[in-house]
Amino acid sequence: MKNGFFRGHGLGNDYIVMDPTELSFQLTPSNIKAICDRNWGLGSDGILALVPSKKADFGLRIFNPDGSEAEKSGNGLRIFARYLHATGKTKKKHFTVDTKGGLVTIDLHVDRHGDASAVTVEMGRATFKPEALPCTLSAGELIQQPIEAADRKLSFTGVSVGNPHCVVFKPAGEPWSREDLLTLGPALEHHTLFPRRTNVQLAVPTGPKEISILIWERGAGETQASGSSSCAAASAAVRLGLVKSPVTVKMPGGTLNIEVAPDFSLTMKGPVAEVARGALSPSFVRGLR
Ligand SMILES: N[C@@H](CCC[C@H](N)C(=O)O)C(=O)O
Repeated sequence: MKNGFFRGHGLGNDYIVMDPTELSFQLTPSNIKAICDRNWGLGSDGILALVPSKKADFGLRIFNPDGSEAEKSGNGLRIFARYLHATGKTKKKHFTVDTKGGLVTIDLHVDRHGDASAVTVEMGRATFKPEALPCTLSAGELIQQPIEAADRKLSFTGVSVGNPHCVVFKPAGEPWSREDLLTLGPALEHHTLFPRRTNVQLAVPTGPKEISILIWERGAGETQASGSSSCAAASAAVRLGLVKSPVTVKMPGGTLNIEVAPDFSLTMKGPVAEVARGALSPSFVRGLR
């Protein structure tokens, strides 16, 4: 369909999927911003673009609503997998996807309606090395390093799961507030220690195998859920000895299950929903550049 889109969400983290070969315009940063605008466009936490790949069954580019490009997205991958299945682009239930943050493998769980309503993704390995995020701090690994943000002295654990994450833990029983997220999120995202910015998780252990997180996404701001954030926070919690795998990650939008292997390979399992399919109107497209 010309200028067609598929819209889905993973626990309230919503994405628009597009096939650039069907578009009459380029996915430039300004066009991405216009489409993702919640008042003036379709509104979305980002755009997923199907691209060719020589290494995998499918290639995926991930764009944030501010027009920047992300290396990986956990919810984005589940939504992309559902799109591929729902639109008949694949008949397989097991396939690979090439992202800028590495190759991942997907397993679809098809329900009695024939929908891929849950997806398991082998997300790759977490690393705590500063160069992977990148982070300019000189340390072997970014484990509980000091940082100052919004006039507060904090400790963070830096994790890359293909994309960068800054996880800040409070002790069990001391929950973070939304106000904390709205002040610390942007301050940490744009902190000088992170030259390519970072995603932020305010985390607290809530059980021997459970954590709760609030999420501030690079290029998107506050979101209801994030797959790569869940992977990063679960990895950090296991590395710090706060919880054991498999880790249940609770977020405002719902819960993801993350398995953290001894070598920090990550498996994410969670639900995904389709919301709509349609096409951008010709008059909206004429307003794009
Ligand atoms: N919502 C995503 C993460 C999307 C990318 C992120 N904003 C970045 O810039 O790295 C997820 O579910 O992982």
